[in-house]
Order: sequence, then structure tokens, then C-alpha cells
Amino acid sequence: MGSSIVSVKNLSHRYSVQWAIKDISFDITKKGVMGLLGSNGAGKSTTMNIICGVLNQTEGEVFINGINLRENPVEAKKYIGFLPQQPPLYTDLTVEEYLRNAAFLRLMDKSEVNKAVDIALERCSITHFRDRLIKNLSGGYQQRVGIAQAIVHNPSFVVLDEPTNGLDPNQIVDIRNLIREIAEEHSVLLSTHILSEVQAICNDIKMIDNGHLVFSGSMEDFDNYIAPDSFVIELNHSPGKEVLARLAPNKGVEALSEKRFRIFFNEDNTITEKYIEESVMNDWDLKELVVERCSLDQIFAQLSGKVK
Ligand SMILES: Nc1ncnc2c1ncn2[C@@H]1O[C@H](COP(=O)(O)OP(=O)(O)OP(=O)(O)O)[C@@H](O)[C@H]1O
Repeated sequence: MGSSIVSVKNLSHRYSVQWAIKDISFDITKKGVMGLLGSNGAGKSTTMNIICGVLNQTEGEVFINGINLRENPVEAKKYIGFLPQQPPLYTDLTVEEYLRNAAFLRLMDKSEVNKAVDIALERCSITHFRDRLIKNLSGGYQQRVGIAQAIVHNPSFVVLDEPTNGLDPNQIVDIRNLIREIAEEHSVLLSTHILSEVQAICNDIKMIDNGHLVFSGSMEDFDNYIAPDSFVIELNHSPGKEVLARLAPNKGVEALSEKRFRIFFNEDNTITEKYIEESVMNDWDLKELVVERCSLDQIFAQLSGKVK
């Protein structure tokens, strides 16, 4: 296990006959936000519920700070903070009452609870709402209370299952900022099916599709996973599509206008140079050449297609 905060080993789960997740393994060794990305039904909640000890896996093991979660759940859970997809809020309690209960449920020492609640309130910027009934808070502030209960016992590992679901755009920005702040002091595992969410807050990504882990790496690795395969060129004195198509080995040329063309290519790092050289030699008056990177949506689709 070494210095892993979380170590997931060959995790599989079957609800009845069908496997919801199969043979998932990964380690979390540092602070920051790790995104668990996958479409609806991919297996994110199943994975998170098992990692948090809410669901017993069919196969495999989870270690939290080296402690086997299945064998020693009470000890392991001291290091876990969990915000499930449906936050477990008791809306007839005030924010402070609820957080105090959460701290007791986490088996915190009575003498530490007051201070811990104050710190969680402060970190989630809800101190001014401490005496308000949770049902009288907006969705964004209720989500802050949900995050506060996940960090009240100062766990090293915080798990947030689709934490921005159902929030309005301003609330989403606020919650993302809060998650970034929390990730400065904790390892955060965040699940989402929103690609832009991953791009906005995650340092590392695990992508899960159809119950299988199909990608694991940094945000940059993910972004660069598929090399660009087209560029758009604009020529003031264009020689026309046929000439451009014959110039160098390519996978096709699409005329976007009289002056603009999209050129598709295989892995040829020198192709843009060839077009630039020809343009200079033939006085085509090159105005623009833009290499087109794959969007995250395309990467997602490509990786999903790779499974099994
Ligand atoms: N309690 C259950 N009983 C039977 N099948 C289940 C149960 N919970 C989930 N599943 C199935 O397991 C698979 C994975 O579901 P899971 O909820 O883990 O996916 P998810 O990625 O979290 O999706 P979502 O984003 O929609 O919550 C799906 O096919 C789902 O229908």
C-alpha cells in the first residue's frame, strides 16, 4: 500500500446477475481533486458507495490509509468524508444541530465537537446560517451543509458524488471554488458525468464506462489523449480543393468556403509545414492555419468505444 491514502484493488460488484463494475483498481496518493467521470449508469455511484463503506463489494478490496475497509470499517471510516448523490440532510434541524450530529456519528470526541463544527462552518462559509433551519436554505447552501458534514471530522479523504447536480450556474461556480479550497488540504474524489466539470476542477481523471476503468491519468494526459487529426487553413489566393488534396498524403480535404479548407491527416507531424512551405513558394497568401484539437466530448466517445 505504501503511502496511498486510498488503494482500490480489483473491485467488482454485482447487484443481481449483472456486473455494475468489474475489476477496478487505482490508488490515490496525494491531495487535489480526482475526477471519476462516466455517463449515467457507468458505475460511479457503485464505486463510491463501496469506497465509502456504504455498500459491500462482491469482489476486491479497498484500503483507506492502509486499513482494510471491509475488515475494519469503523477505523477506516474515520478517514473518509462522504457526500452521497442524495445529501443526507435533516431539514428540520438547524445547520449547527445537524453538523453536531454528524460529528457525533463520526465518533468524534465530545470535547472536540464544538471546535470542529466551527471550523467546518467557517470553511464552507455558512457560519452566518448556523442557526437557520436547513429547509430554509437555498439549494447551493444546502449543498454547502452537505459538504460541511463530509469534512467536519477532518478526514484525509473526501468523496463527493455529483456535488453540483441540480444547482444553478452561480451556485455551481461557488461549489466548485469551495471544492478547490477543500482539495488544498484533502484528497477529494469527485464523480460527475459533466466533462466541463472535470476540466474546471480536477487535477487527475479516472474515466469509467460500462463498469470498466477506461482511462486513468492527469487532466493534461486526458486532453492530449487523442492527437489532433485536422487543421483549417485560410489562403487569400487559394489554388482550390483539388490542388490542396494532392499536395501531401492526407485523409481528405473539406472546402469550408472559397478561401478556407479543413484538411484531415494521419499521424504526420510535418504536414502543416508542407502546406506552409507550398503556400510561400506559390504565393497563396496564407492568412491562418489552426490545428484542431479534439474536444473532450470526442475523447470521451473514443475512450468509451475502447472498452473490452
Ligand atoms: N440497487 C441496484 N440494484 C440493481 N442495479 C443497480 C442498483 N444500483 C445501480 N444499479 C445498476 O448498476 C449500474 C451502475 O449504476 P451506478 O448508479 O453505479 O452508475 P452511475 O455511474 O453512478 O450512474 P448515475 O450517474 O446515473 O448515478 C447501472 O446499470 C445501474 O442500473
